[in-house]
Amino acid sequence: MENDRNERCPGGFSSPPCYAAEVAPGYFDPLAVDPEQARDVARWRKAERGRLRAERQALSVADRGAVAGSLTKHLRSFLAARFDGARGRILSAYWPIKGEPDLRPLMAELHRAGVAIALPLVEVKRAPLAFRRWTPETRMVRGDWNIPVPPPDAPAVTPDIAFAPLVGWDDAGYRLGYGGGYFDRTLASLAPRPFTIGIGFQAARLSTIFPQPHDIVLDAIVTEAGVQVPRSAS
Ligand SMILES: Nc1nc2c(c(=O)[nH]1)N(C=O)[C@@H](CNc1ccc(C(=O)N[C@@H](CCC(=O)O)C(=O)O)cc1)CN2
Ligand SMILES: Nc1ncnc2c1ncn2[C@@H]1O[C@H](COP(=O)(O)OP(=O)(O)OP(=O)(O)O)[C@@H](O)[C@H]1O
Repeated sequence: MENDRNERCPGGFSSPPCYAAEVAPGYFDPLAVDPEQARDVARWRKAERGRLRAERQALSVADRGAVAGSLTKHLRSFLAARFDGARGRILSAYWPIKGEPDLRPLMAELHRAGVAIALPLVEVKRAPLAFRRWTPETRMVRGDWNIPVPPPDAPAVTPDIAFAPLVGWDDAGYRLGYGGGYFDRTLASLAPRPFTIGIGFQAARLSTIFPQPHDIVLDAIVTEAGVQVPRSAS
């Protein structure tokens, strides 16, 4: 059992998050969360995602541009202070969709400074994300959910540092994404885990996302207001 689990989840876990999606819907684990409560949280998250995405979409292009500009400054100095600029490291960024802050100029700048930039891809549904190298010359193709991704011949890599775009976030360092569970699955499958930086709007702060057993705390969260390091990570 333990070997089997470690094969599926190379990092090894005190709890088995990689099994979460394989558990039969009718199964009840008395040590896990109350299924009724889990359903309530899922319903609440769905509503909050809708609200936060609509709010973000309603921002003007100028406001969104100003947020991206501030984020870029905070990220540049955070990477300089914490990772000596990240030169020679693999940093996974994201290709902006649905009103996410556009950090593509920063991606190009970091690339020129010798940081290896990668992008995440859904290559297998409900599985961990894959990552492939990106340069300003990369000809993007359409991936899952129509997200532009590097082509299949771009080298697959494992990031040292990962930007995780946020739909919502809380002070404990938890992330709300689009509801696919992709980042949690990915972080659960990587050992060591990349240093993961949540990136989003200050206004997307929630008092809590009601963390569930599969939710993984980010190492830092950066918004236009600055860098916040979760209490437990500082
Ligand atoms: N720009 C960007 N790229 C990214 C991410 C991101 O958040 N932003 N991702 C970060 O992870 C990954 C893609 N995430 C995805 C998350 C959800 C679904 C999806 O199909 N959502 C369903 C609802 C799922 C459910 O509720 O079960 C849908 O909306 O129909 C697809 C991709 C990789 N690339
Ligand atoms: N480590 C994991 N193993 C299996 N399933 C998982 C894991 N992590 C999350 N999931 C599944 O993904 C579903 C969605 O999770 P969650 O609400 O946290 O998504 P999200 O973080 O907002 O999405 P995304 O990262 O794709 O933007 C959960 O109901 C859970 O069943």
